[in-house]
Amino acid sequence: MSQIAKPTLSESIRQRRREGYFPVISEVKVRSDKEGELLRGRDPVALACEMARNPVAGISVVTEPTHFGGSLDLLRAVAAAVPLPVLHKDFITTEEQIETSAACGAAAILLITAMLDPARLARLIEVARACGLESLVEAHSLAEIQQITHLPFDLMGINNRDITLFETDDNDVGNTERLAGHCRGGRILISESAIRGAEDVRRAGHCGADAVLVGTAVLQAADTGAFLKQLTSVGWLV
Ligand SMILES: O=C(O)c1ccccc1NCC(=O)[C@H](O)[C@H](O)COP(=O)(O)O
Repeated sequence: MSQIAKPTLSESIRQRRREGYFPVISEVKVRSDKEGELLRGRDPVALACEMARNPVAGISVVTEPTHFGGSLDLLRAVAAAVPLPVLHKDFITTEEQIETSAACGAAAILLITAMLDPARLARLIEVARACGLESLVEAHSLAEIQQITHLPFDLMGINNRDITLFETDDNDVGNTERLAGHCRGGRILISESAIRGAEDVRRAGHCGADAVLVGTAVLQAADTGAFLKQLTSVGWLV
């Protein structure tokens, strides 16, 4: 791939929005406890490139090995292969993990409020910034949103699933509908997980999400490009 600088994830989301697309972060995830194998024999890097040929805002790569079958090699390979910002999704709790994310070519990292107290979160946001990475901070409840709202992170995520259940729950975009109105501060808001199709994207946009992060449904789609076209072409006047 040529060495043209990639936009940040925030810039890319804003750019897709200006172009009239609903901003979608499309995820590469090898497996999940609930759905099992998700690649169906496909090469994950080739799949990421196929996703990136559509007007998505970024690619998310899950590197957690035990539940999701990921690896840092996968992150490195996808980041080198796609011209879009790459989000590193894992249980990130240390400075060293953030330095590794940057070395692997990520543009942004996920930080999970349920796993980190506010002082620790603040420290990791600062380290990410020093490494040139944006922070997507994820919350699942109003109490978690209230804990983090004063912190200087870049992107706010509402996880529609309870991560402590490792995706074995049967949630939907309803958590974004309940919580989006409580996310203030002019930050980009991302509705994450359990998004099955265009109707869920419409619901997320309707209640204030600026972008969605979609894994399983894209990975299970019979035609990746056609499915991403449906999601990214959801209108804003919903
Ligand atoms: O959800 C998390 O917080 C998480 C943290 C670290 C590794 C994986 C994690 N969850 C799995 C995901 O990231 C989901 O794959 C992603 O949100 C997409 O969800 P879905 O569209 O429901 O597959």
